[in-house]
Amino acid sequence: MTEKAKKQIEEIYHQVIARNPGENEFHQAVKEVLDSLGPVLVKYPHYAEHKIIERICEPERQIIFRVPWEDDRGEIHINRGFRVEFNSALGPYKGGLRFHESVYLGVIKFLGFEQIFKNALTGLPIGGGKGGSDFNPKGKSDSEVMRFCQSFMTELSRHIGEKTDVPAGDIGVGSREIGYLFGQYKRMSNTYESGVLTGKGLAWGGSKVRKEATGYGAVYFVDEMLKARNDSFEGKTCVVSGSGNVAIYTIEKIHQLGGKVVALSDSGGVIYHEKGIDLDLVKQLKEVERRRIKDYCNYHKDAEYKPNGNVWEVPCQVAMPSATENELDGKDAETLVKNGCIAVGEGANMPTTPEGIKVFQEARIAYGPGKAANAGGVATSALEMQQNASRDSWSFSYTEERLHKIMINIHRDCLEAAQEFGASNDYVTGANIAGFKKVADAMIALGLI
Ligand SMILES: NC(=O)C1=CN([C@@H]2O[C@H](COP(=O)(O)OP(=O)(O)OC[C@H]3O[C@@H](n4cnc5c(N)ncnc54)[C@H](OP(=O)(O)O)[C@@H]3O)[C@@H](O)[C@H]2O)C=CC1
Ligand SMILES: O=C(O)CCC(=O)C(=O)O
Repeated sequence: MTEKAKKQIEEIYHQVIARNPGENEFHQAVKEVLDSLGPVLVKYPHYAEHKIIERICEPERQIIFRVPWEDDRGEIHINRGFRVEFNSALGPYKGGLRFHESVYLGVIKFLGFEQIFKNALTGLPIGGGKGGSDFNPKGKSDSEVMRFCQSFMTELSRHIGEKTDVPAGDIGVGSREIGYLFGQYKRMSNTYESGVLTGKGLAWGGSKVRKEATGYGAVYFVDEMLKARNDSFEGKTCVVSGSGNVAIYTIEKIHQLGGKVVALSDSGGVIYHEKGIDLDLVKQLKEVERRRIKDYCNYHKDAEYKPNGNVWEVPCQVAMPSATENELDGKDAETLVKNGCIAVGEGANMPTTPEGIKVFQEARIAYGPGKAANAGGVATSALEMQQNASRDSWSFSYTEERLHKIMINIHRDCLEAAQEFGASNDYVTGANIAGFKKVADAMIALGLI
């Protein structure tokens, strides 16, 4: 990289920090992308002339709103709602909604920023956005969750539409929440606009495979990384963090491909089950009964529960972080590498800290960053939009085949972009550059908007 490009990138990063104070997760996500882009500015100086990076780092629109709702005892609560419409150069804003107590603007902006490049990598016509609230659905009754969702959508409905902005799920937002949100949108708009939300139930406009897509896609991505090294999942011992939507379907696909998952977690602790995780039980506990993962041991006496345990201390060959951001730090990465881990695929968004990424890169293990590895979820959302637009419903096998091909293509595009810029087998550089170039070229073509 030239000194000039280095200076340009540093200046942009300092501006981002100054303009977005206190938004640490957003700064982290921006830095990771900018660190890859120096050589791109050298080879393609017109991106700097058009101030593409500066424009990409500034959301097109940020919406923050009050969400008042009443609990079952009649007490009133006030939460904060967010929707950051980051970039629509490639299509309508697309990205999930997160309901979790840790949500604030910096979290939504990091997620929305990642979504721009991830969505570009899918090759489908979707822009990037993200939203959510500091509402915590855990422990709330269905009626409370419904009232919250109705209040949230009452405001959000002014800003979304199948051609404008299409939200979906993320942490704390699954098919129950999408149902309540869709119901309120339908009621307010007096239209059955199926394409306004994705992750819908199969009986009312949802797509087969969307529920499974993020986890399945992440495993397909790791499978491609392993194949590139003449290896496979067959016989591999694996560890998956979390026990939500992404974790469950990551485990399912690993088991289908011949691997064995021996540990998973939730925010309370870690389950270790040497003979392999019983996924039917996890689905029953988490998807149906909404219970804590420690209850797994009530049914399997040979499994072990470690309260506040660290899932990355369990020896494995493949690790798939599938819970939340910054859940795997430098020390965890060192532990994984020391214990023989050869591949890491991120189902979660930005789960590995910059120090952790450095450890994986220096050890030259196969490391698939979230914006590439977990893109199968949003890609299948785009397939759901296609089905809604054509009033169609595809079979499970056809939809899964489409997902699989998309993940193979993303893997190839990352490798090719990395190769073009002299960073062979570096999926971080490859994903950042391949995603960036697609968006940047579209932004230039659309003029200064
Ligand atoms: N759903 C999707 O399609 C996609 C999701 N992602 C990303 O995947 C990750 C998981 O999402 P998803 O499975 O949908 O969410 P879920 O709400 O279904 O599950 C989240 C899981 O992660 C755990 N978790 C969440 N926050 C924390 C925390 N702060 N500390 C420890 N554990 C935590 C939860 O445990 P507990 O229940 O105890 O809180 C739960 O087991 C997120 O990073 C999300 O952004 C990425 C692409 C698409
Ligand atoms: O399916 C979607 O639109 C959202 C998926 C998502 O939130 C993500 O990729 O992080």
